[in-house]
Order: sequence, then C-alpha cells, then structure tokens
Amino acid sequence: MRDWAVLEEVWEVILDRAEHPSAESYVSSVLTHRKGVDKSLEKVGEEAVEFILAAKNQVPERTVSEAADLLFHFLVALKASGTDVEDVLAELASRRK
Ligand SMILES: N=c1c2ncn([C@@H]3O[C@H](COP(=O)(O)OP(=O)(O)OP(=O)(O)O)[C@@H](O)[C@H]3O)c2ncn1[C@@H]1O[C@H](COP(=O)(O)O)[C@@H](O)[C@H]1O
Repeated sequence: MRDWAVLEEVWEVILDRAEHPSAESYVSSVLTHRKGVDKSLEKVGEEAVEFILAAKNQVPERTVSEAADLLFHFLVALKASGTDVEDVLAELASRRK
C-alpha cells in the first residue's frame, strides 16, 4: 500500500491555513488573495503543462516533481473554489465498477 496519507496531511494543512491565515504561509497568501481562485487555477494550468511536457519528454525526476506540484496546487485550487475533497472522493467512489 502506498502512503496516500501525505495527501490527506497536505489537505488538512490547507484547511488549517484557511482557518488560521499566517503571513509566512504560501497557502494563506493564495486563499486570502482577492483573486485567489484565479491564482490557484492559473497554477494548476501551468503545472499541468509542465507535468505533460516532463512526461512526454520522459524525464522521470522532473515528471515526479511536476506531478507533486500539480497535486499540491490542485488541492489549493479545490479549497479556493469552495470544493470539498470529500465530494470528489465520493464521486470517484461512485464510479467504481
Ligand atoms: N507542497 C507545497 C508546495 N509546493 C510548492 N509550493 C509553493 O508554491 C509556490 C509556487 O511554487 P512552484 O514550484 O509551484 O512554482 P514556481 O515556478 O517555483 O513559482 P512561481 O513563480 O510560479 O510562483 C512557491 O512559493 C512554493 O514554495 C508549496 N507550498 C506549500 N506546500 C505544502 O503546503 C504546506 C503549507 O505551506 P505554507 O502555506 O507555505 O505554510 C507545506 O508544509 C507543504 O506541505
């Protein structure tokens, strides 16, 4: 079993940063920004492209690093857009055959 717990940990940190913003926090800076949703969505697009290029060019280390960036910014974008991860997980689960 892979350690998916880190994804949950990062999600919990994002929720905490939303509730208790701090000046040093990148996540808080995005979530409290007037255009936070736009900023986070822009990062998702940017990181998705970087991930695609790394994977297409078969650069394993960069593919891993860009995949991590994409997952992180995707989670921030979910929070910024008011989407609950639980709903996404439930949707995925409902598609299981
Ligand atoms: N995984 C990350 C993570 N990945 C990237 N980043 C930040 O995201 C910003 C953008 O970095 P990228 O590498 O995505 O892009 P870049 O091209 O280097 O930078 P840009 O010019 O695009 O802004 C940088 O400030 C990075 O430090 C992250 N910031 C936080 N986390 C996680 O979120 C937690 C909370 O972080 P804070 O909110 O900063 O406390 C941390 O403990 C980590 O687990």
